[in-house]
Amino acid sequence: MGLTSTAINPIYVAIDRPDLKGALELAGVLKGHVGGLKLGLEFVTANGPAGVREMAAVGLPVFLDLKFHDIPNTVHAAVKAACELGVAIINVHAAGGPAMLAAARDAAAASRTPPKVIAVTVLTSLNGDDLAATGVAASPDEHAVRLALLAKSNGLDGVVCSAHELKAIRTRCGPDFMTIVPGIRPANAADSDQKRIMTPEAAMAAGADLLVIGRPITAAADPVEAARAIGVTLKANCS
Ligand SMILES: O=C(O)c1cc(=O)[nH]c(=O)n1[C@@H]1O[C@H](COP(=O)(O)O)[C@@H](O)[C@H]1O
Repeated sequence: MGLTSTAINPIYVAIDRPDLKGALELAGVLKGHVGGLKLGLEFVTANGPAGVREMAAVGLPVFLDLKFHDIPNTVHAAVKAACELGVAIINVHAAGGPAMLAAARDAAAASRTPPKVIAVTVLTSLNGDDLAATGVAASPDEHAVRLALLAKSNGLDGVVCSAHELKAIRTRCGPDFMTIVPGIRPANAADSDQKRIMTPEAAMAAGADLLVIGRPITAAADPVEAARAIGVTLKANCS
């Protein structure tokens, strides 16, 4: 993948915290140990677009994870605004449907420096019972593949999925369709609210392009050492 070809490793660390000063410090010390930064709802709600720009200035590629899911007109406008922030990747929910996905694609394509537009399939915090509770009878695997095909057919660059669906998505969507994988847990790390998890090395072996890792790094006593250790394990297992 072009985004990772010069990156130190495929780890995008999720900076899920509301304080800009602490986020900048964390990003600064992790630079050199991770390939990118992921900023999501917690950070952006607290710090806004100015905060995103400050984080982008750290010099690592930024994945802006706002998971847009709304009517096509609204998502088109939101993606257009997001594309002004100097980020490498943005995401929307595949469940928003074909017209919304096409609107996101078109808004990004019209921007000066189009980011990758990625569709979230089935959140890694959900299992089959949770999906059923929302009225989806399909298994997480089946549903994630269906949503990945929908994203691909509407011109998106790839998906966010759990590591468990990677092989099926690769088979159906091809080698150039980008896969970004959260729900990453090194052996012995707490699952917390994640239900479809895998170790970093197993997820890479299953075909992930990028790994999103938050608490196993950011909540560690020594985040730099945690990131370094994961990076070393990946290098040993995946090169
Ligand atoms: O789009 C995402 O980044 C995302 C999708 C998903 O299905 N699951 C998921 O955990 N994420 C994000 O990935 C990060 C995972 O963080 P940790 O569980 O702390 O490693 C969080 O910032 C989530 O918002």
